[in-house]
Amino acid sequence: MPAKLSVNLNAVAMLRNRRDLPWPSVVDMGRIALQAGAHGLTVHPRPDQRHIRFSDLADLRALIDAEFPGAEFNIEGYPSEDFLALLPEARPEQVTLVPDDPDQPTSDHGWDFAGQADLLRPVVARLKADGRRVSLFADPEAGQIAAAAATGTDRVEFYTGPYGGTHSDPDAAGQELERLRSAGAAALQEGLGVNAGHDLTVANLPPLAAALPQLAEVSIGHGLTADALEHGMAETVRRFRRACGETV
Ligand SMILES: CC(=O)[C@@H](O)[C@H](O)COP(=O)(O)O
Ligand SMILES: NCC(=O)COP(=O)(O)O
Repeated sequence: MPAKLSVNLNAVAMLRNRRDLPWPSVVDMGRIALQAGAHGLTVHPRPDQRHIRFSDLADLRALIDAEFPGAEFNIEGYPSEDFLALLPEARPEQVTLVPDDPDQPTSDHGWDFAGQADLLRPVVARLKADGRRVSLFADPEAGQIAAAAATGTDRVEFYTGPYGGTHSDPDAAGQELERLRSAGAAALQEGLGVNAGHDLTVANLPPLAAALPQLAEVSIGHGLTADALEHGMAETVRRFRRACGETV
């Protein structure tokens, strides 16, 4: 089963926020992505709202409910009370928790599952009680997976930034894929679902899918938005779906 594609709209929002103007529209780009067959939409409303604004959440929820009832909304963030307070109205199908500091330039590491278990366990239980599927951002380290499972999470999302950074170094790419393969096997043993994201592209997706045959979902924004500037959003979504293994 090919991995499902969730289009991250952070970069679209970053472009919109350059001016006090309503375009490019996050909702319109999300609509085009879903019309082109994306499985869902992902956003990361950071505390400083540098790209996704808190007001975008209700607009995107309304889009999915009104026009794409089978699509999924995935909201990423650090589990602060301010972040958690956004979720009841946004009603995401999935919440992806990341260990980001507020002023971090981007997400660049996974959780310390053993060291942060006391923080993660109750918030995972709270989100699942609210009907959310929970995914925890994880470095692809097989040794961390048992501790990740002990939090009660449904899935882990493997941070693929280091893999994405090997775009010009085949040997390093092979090493990163081996890390991912080993971590994926550990996740399978623990009964954890596997997502992946960060710096994924049409070029690096097929080897990743081969290394992680159980890959359930990829969330992609930066590389997909860059390609959309060249190919348009609809054609770009189709290209990424094909790279995930879908027949499009
Ligand atoms: C968790 C992750 O790797 C990305 O989904 C994250 O949303 C990237 O954040 P920026 O778009 O702010 O770099
Ligand atoms: N979780 C990864 C994501 O949503 C988008 O990451 P990127 O493709 O913008 O690097």
